[in-house]
Amino acid sequence: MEKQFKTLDDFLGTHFIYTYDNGWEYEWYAKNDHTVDYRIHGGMVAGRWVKDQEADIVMLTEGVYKITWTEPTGTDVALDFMPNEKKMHGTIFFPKWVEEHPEITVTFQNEHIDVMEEAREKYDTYPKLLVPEFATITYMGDAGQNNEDVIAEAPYKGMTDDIRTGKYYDSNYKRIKK
Ligand SMILES: C=Cc1ccc(O)cc1
Repeated sequence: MEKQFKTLDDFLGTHFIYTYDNGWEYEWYAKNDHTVDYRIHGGMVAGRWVKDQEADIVMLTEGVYKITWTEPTGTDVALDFMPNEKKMHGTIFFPKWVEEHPEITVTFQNEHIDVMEEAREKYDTYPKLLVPEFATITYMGDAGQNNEDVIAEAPYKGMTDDIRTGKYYDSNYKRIKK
């Protein structure tokens, strides 16, 4: 995808894969102007995936986008995308309990919101673990807004390579089911 990003509309509906400088690989989709989906392929909570997370999404200046949200786990996230430079910066504010029990969050969160809410009450929040990192964008796809096929199953080993090599979505950005 070699388009130049200028407006907020250029950004909405875009699907990204990126690797943070600490080696963590994430996949993230700007589903619409207030919703994001994501899958985590590498790092402390690899295997976690989430659909329909409400988020604030704005364009700061031409081609630069800021997304912020707070999760049912108590984790807060701030992402800054500079897609024209194939770069982004993410800051994740993990509650202490996620650092100590990451495995509780490694699931399809949508089916376990009650588990996240119970854990955030039961375990410690502070001190929080701050993870601020730049990342290199390794894939951008024009999935269109509200495409439920973009993030539709758990991450598996080799998935991001399948996506990057064009084996995962068809020409209408629908999942090629295995
Ligand atoms: C905790 C979620 C999360 C999603 C995307 C990203 O780049 C960082 C954190």
